[in-house]
Amino acid sequence: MKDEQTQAGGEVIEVLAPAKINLTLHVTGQREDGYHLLDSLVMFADLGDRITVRAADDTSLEIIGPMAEKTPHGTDNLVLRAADLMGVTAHITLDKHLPIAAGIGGGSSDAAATLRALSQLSGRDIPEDVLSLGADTRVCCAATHGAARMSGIGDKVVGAPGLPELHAVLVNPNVPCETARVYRNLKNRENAAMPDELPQDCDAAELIGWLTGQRNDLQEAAIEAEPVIAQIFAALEVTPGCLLTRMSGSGATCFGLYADAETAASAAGRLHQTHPGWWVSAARLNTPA
Ligand SMILES: C[C@](O)(CO)[C@H](O)COP(=O)(O)OP(=O)(O)OC[C@H]1O[C@@H](n2ccc(N)nc2=O)[C@H](O)[C@@H]1O
Ligand SMILES: Nc1ncnc2c1ncn2[C@@H]1O[C@H](COP(=O)(O)OP(=O)(O)OP(=O)(O)O)[C@@H](O)[C@H]1O
Repeated sequence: MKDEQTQAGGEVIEVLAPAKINLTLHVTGQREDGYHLLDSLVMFADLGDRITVRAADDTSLEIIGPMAEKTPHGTDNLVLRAADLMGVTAHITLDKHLPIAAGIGGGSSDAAATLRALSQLSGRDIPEDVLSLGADTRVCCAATHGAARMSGIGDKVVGAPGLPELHAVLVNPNVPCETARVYRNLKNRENAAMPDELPQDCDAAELIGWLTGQRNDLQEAAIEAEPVIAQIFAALEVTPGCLLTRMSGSGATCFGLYADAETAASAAGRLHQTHPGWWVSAARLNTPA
């Protein structure tokens, strides 16, 4: 979503920093520096954080929203690091809705959205190398495509056109799951990549059928780190109409896929009731930001 408005204080640009969902995450090797080689099909959701920027002489960051308290406010916030990388000063507001350290790219998506917003504000191009902001930043810069295939350590990204919209329920236990720890826990680092050709021009049922044969290779290691993830799978699997369950990224967020928005909404409602302490959200996937 891109909203541009002009207010008394100058141009205001607001962009969505959508949740990043790894529909697949195959770990295919490890580099000498310890980083893992990946092959992942990523889709972006119609929900996330919101970044608003307005030109200013110095950069400042205001964080609001339901997850504001849990978000780092210092110079380590990826929004400020992204502004620094762009070399553009602005007053930035981060409206934080996504859970932190959740496997759905919160910080990386905020960083990518900040780059997009500041690029619109200043007319400057987004730098080619954004990996210093985290391995997921590059794929999050492709959120405007709706879907992308990511490989290398996250540095190789190509759009994945011709895929349908999917209806999902995202569930996070409100327990942070540290990415480095999950990668460290991995037992097998040499797994098969996805097929060279992704499905093309298929419907949701065909795509979900294909996804069933793919994997998230971090799942087992994440469950070892945070056993509550196994409870999320169990809760999702018994929701009526659930066609597939999987973890996103390094967890702990897991998702279920459903045939339509109504079935997903009713599954989300049921999970809200049975697990009031969890973050639960119905979402459409493959929605260009
Ligand atoms: C799990 C994923 O979210 C899948 O999209 C990403 O691979 C992680 O992306 P990210 O959170 O942006 O990762 P970074 O912040 O760059 O790295 C966090 C830690 O994850 C590990 N890491 C990350 C990416 C990668 N390809 N191999 C790794 O081993 C490294 O130990 C690193 O210290
Ligand atoms: N804007 C931000 N939002 C959330 N976390 C941030 C932000 N800036 C920095 N961080 C730091 O980044 C760490 C990872 O949080 P994030 O929400 O990006 O994880 P994640 O969803 O697991 O990411 P990924 O899916 O890319 O691995 C947190 O521990 C937090 O301290």
